[in-house]
Amino acid sequence: MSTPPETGSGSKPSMAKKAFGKVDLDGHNLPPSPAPSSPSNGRRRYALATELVYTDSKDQYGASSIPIYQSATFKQSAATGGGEYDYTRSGNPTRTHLERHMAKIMNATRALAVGSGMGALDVITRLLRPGDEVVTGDDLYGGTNRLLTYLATNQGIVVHHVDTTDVERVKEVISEKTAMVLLETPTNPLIKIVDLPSIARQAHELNPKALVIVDNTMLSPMLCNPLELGADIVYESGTKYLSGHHDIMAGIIACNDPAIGDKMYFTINSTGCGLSPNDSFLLMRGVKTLAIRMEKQQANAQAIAEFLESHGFRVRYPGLKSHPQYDLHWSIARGAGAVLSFETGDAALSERIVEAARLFGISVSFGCVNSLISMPCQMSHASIDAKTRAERQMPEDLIRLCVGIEDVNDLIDDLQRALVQAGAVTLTIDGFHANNATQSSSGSASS
Ligand SMILES: Cc1ncc(COP(=O)(O)O)c(C=O)c1O
Ligand SMILES: N[C@@H](CCSC[C@H](N)C(=O)O)C(=O)O
Repeated sequence: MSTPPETGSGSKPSMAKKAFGKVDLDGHNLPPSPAPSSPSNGRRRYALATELVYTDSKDQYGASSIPIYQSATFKQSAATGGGEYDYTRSGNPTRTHLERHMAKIMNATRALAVGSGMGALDVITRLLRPGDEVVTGDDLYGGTNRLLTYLATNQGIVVHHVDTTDVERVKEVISEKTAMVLLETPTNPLIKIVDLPSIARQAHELNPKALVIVDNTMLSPMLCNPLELGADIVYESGTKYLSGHHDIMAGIIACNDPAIGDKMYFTINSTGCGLSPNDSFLLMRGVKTLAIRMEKQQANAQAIAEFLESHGFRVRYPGLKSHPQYDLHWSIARGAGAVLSFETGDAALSERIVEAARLFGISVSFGCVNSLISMPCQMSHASIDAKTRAERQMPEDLIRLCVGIEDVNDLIDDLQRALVQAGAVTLTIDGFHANNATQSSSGSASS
């Protein structure tokens, strides 16, 4: 791992240094550090559903919802500064409120809010230096794969893509050059489960300097706390479950090491990727309903997964006992989430199903109140070239469903109608029968 950028002997102590007492690596003022995650003010910790809605921050007027401080600058009382904030790129009260709330929810001492999930990964990977190695999965969100490919091509980072469901294989590629082990679970879109605690433990044993990074977008803090399972940094696309309405782009990063937190804050202030006040407000509002949304989305997803499985489809969903890593998933997560994928045996048939659905909108993304349907190879993962997709055994006929909060019977009816219309199942007097093309060829979600 790299060391922090040098402050440089020639760097001038800024006036703001006096104002805040605490400066970043560039001599600029740091906004106040977020409050520790476990409430340090003596109150007991409530259940997560309660903590999501509860905030104990004291607004000057007692506003029960954090105001949007829609201001780029903040007036100072003296030429030497003195205000808590000076410029929104460096810090903004609405963003700080959100960051403190997310640190509490994610059991971290520090959380940082940026403009997207990919922005979060960009901030994290700027901790890397040329020659560093990253060990990561062979089933990754397409955008993550694209950013890692960019770093490998342009920044001298060596990236190893391995099957992260195989702990022994991960161990084989970890070396003294490994700076990061980057994991997703369940993987997007093949819904493979990764043994986070084992990999984190092995990675730290083999190379104590290696940082274990977890993309928790597919589960959210409602279902999994990677920092408690050995991760050093966790990040999420706030575009998904956290905000829940597909009305903003956002990214959240959380960690417990103050030095790492300061380095990442330095990048955010330097590059200007901090979340805007308006989006911070919307994310704060969205996260309050995470528990209730997730409960309904999961219940719907479970019913839909069972419906599809009963029609003979090969369904990938960790809520199904048939998932080959069912026990592993439930040892690290508190729920199955609301993303599932299934195969039809024929990409053209899959296209017809996707286009016949009405309630399930054809769209990328997930974690939203609306149900979505997509073909990952053509959509969310199209940035992975066809050859690599084939090498990584990503089925071209894969359909991904991202289940929302609608009435489950309406969703099942919609899917059933789409399957019939596309010719995937036949309706007879005895009920629905899957046509041959829909039958699972291998029957195992991890093969
Ligand atoms: C698992 C996962 N991680 C990260 C991202 C990136 O998030 P964003 O779209 O907010 O940049 C996405 C989707 O975009 C995702 O599916
Ligand atoms: N055109 C976008 C695709 C975004 S995919 C969003 C989400 N992570 C998903 O899995 O659906 C791009 O190129 O990034």
